Amino acid sequence: MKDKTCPLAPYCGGCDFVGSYEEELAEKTRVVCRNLKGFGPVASIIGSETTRYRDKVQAVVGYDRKGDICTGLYQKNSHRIVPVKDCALEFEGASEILRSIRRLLKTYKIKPYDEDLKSGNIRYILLRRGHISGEVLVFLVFGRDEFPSSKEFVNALKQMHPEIKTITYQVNDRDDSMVINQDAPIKVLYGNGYINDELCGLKIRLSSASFYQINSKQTEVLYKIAVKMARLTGNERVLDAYSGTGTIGLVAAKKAKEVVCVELNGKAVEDAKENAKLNNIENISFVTADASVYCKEAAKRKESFDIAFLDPPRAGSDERFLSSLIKLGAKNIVYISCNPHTQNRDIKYLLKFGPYEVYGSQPIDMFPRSNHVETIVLLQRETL
Ligand SMILES: C[S@@+](CC[C@H](N)C(=O)[O-])C[C@H]1O[C@@H](n2cnc3c(N)ncnc32)[C@H](O)[C@@H]1O
Repeated sequence: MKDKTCPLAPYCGGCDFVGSYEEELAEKTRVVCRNLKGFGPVASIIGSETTRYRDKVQAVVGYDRKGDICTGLYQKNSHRIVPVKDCALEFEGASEILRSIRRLLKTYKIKPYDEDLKSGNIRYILLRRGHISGEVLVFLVFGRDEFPSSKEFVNALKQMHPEIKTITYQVNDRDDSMVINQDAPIKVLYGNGYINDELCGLKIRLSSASFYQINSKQTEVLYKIAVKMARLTGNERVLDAYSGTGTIGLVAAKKAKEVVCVELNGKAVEDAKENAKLNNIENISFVTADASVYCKEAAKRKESFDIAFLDPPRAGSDERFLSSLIKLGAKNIVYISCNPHTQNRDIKYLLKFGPYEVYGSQPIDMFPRSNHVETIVLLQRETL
């Protein structure tokens, strides 16, 4: 599909769809149906707002053709930067913050990092906006630990944008394409290192490196449907696997007896614990572990869960996790994924080796203009 509105569409790697949103939803529905309809009914896709929906922005820093500092996105399958002045998907105000940062980089002679020569300073800028609070977190990723005039830079930026409540900094000198180095320390240059927001009536704390959904409005829709599908009555022991900052578990905890969240990223777990405290939720616990290892051990201990939510990354889950999940005996499994291909693979495993059947699937568009689509699938334990 060719763009009718965005002049950068022929070059920019940011959007996979740029034509009519109806066609985009129809294509996403086809992808979901191809992968999941064989298991059970697929409900109509729930569409999203298509502009200014991204509460998270990730910009590469480089030079434009004139040799001026620019921020933007990589061209598809390349490391060539497409300078972007204002992306219509990004939250209102994001482009102004990026423009101020570009100016300050120039003023304080902070240079874009050159991956080949390993020279220069800054590689990426990440922004997160609390959808309800309006608070903004700025996360600066440098290629080398050299930040000229950092104090002056930070003071100037926070004065220009009072909505910025915290500024953090990390050195990522790795050669791979990961924007954040999960193993490298994050230094707080201003504020607490996190921002506050609200989601599904909960107070939420967000820090630099934890996973957080990018489309907050649709996340509320997603979580409400997922928790409804689980059919909680207040008596259940619930597993929230791949739990990030614990948001699904926290929403579910209000309707369950007990929730156990399992997440690999320790920083996300710290946020999750804080989120539970902020909301006075006490029937929830958090484990920092590989979900597969945790579930295998829990099955060995003969533990059981009544309900399981799983929301793995795009690569999906693995057989170690799925085989243990079957042993944990959940009555309902709510499988959330942004990749219908790996979701198909994992569900096939659960149906082949476990006593489950698929009740149905609900696609939700969380990422307009990208070819990603989120789907919630409810699996129920077969009754004899
Ligand atoms: C798609 S996110 C979902 C997070 C959360 N459920 C939410 O809605 O915000 C996937 C999460 O899985 C975590 N993760 C990745 N591999 C993992 C593993 N092997 N075990 C546990 N968590 C893992 C990531 O750190 C990330 O927080």
